[in-house]
Amino acid sequence: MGFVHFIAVGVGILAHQGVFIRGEWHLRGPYVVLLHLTVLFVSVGLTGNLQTPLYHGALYLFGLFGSMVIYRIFFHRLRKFPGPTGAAVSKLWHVWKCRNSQNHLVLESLYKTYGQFVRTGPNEITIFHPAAYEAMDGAGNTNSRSEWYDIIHPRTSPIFSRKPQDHLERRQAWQHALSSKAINDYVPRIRKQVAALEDLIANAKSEPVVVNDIMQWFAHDSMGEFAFNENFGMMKSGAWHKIVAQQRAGLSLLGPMSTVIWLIRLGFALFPFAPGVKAWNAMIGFCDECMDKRLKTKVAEPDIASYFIQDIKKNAHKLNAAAQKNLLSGNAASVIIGGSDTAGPSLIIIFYLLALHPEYAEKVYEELRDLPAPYDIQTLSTLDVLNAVLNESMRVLPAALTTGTRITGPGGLHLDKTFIPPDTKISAPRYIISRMECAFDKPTEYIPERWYSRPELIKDKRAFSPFGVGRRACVGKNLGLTQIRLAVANLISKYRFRFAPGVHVASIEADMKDQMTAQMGRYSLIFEKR
Ligand code: HEM
Repeated sequence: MGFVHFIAVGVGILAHQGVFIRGEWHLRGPYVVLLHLTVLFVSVGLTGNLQTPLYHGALYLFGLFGSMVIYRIFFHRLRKFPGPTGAAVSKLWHVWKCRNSQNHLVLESLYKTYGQFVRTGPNEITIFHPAAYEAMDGAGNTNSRSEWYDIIHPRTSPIFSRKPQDHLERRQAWQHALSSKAINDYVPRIRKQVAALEDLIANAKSEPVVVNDIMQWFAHDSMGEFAFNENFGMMKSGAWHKIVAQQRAGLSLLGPMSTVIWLIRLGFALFPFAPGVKAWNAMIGFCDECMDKRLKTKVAEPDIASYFIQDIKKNAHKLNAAAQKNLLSGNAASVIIGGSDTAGPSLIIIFYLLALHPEYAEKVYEELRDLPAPYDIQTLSTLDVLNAVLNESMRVLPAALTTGTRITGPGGLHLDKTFIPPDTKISAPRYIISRMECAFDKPTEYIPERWYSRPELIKDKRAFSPFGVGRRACVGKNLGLTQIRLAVANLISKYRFRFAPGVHVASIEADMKDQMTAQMGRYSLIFEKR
């Protein structure tokens, strides 16, 4: 090996130790690739041959990646945390493991093998502990959201804000839009959508209906209605709106790739025509379109978008035109995805678990029988069994299975006797934590009574956090719960339901995909009038 070859390897090592080891690179990936390609092309141009620059390039990469691997395995400050060596070397290990979009199972198996604190990436610890949510987001924490939340950058919203001050400011409009008073204003529209869901089921005349479809139609039609005053009309037509179907296709990209944001951002920039990326872009374009259309419409009753528009007007002096557009667009994406693709999956899960345990549907029915219709939303929120069914369903199968990553603050994070250093990516997967033996008795069993008559079955309530905690908790929780309670109560009061013949019940949960939210295997129910 000659001197030039040593130089090439050395430059690679220097590039890692001097440059790439510092700071965040997920938004600069395309530039890094372009820079390297430019250097290669210029070298080919200058030397007049391809082979030598390619050879030197390979030696440079050997130095770069060799340095990364050695550093991450032997010298990294997280090296003492247990976990697979592949995960310590690169997050690509995780992408490979999630190729079937079942990150919840990958993480469950890591917990069983390595324990409560697992190194799941070069600079990442996954925490399996009932107190994880409080440690991450509870009072006094100094953590921030991880680079994952740059997924729609430069668009933004509270959920996609990483700096605490930005988050605080952007959350205000949402708090007004989703306050108790505002929810009361949306209730007639929620009832209208629940009625459309009932019509859809009545029209099926005891033939099987695909629950995965109808509940997603309900959630998206509803969000269209009270976020943008627009009816997507899926329940009426009994078919997917083309773009909403694409939204699902776009989100499915997150199944294998969600754990590695730089790879997704690179894909967005370099492969815009790849099918998943095209669907993603169509989904974001659709959210923009909904907002653009809404900006040109006058509405009689305020919808969620009204609050976003007011907020932009109020802050027009602080935000330039591009920043205003990015905020409106980010808010639109957050309300469509965050509002619909959580309530829909939660309903799909609840009806699956009730069909498995019909005795609880009957108990809810008993509880509702003497209540006057239409159901009052305050009364529904106080019913023991109905709310216990919701809680237990969200505990056993939370809609947000594994999402939610943070970066530890300047003081790091202390939990039990473990210290996680500052500037480390951390996560706490709900699917595993809400089924931990140390937090719940008979953790994998569906026992709604633990939420009202048998509290002794709950050992550590901190492990239950379907909506998150603290100042970053779900701002749409009350709206989501109101929708879900009304839909569940109205359907149970009118119908008995069971799995349709031919449904392979075991595969509904086994096939569940973790694509930002839980996507259960497809199943059909037969609804029969009481
Ligand atoms: C059953 C339904 C729902 C579930 C299970 C759910 C779950 C969650 C979770 C776990 C978070 C924390 C995410 C994180 O930090 O990464 C969150 C945040 C958020 N959710 Fe929900 N959500 C639901 C319904 C809704 C609805 C209906 C809306 C709006 C209409 C909404 C809007 C938001 C927003 C804006 C945030 C970010 C809050 C912030 O950072 O200040 N969610 N949700």
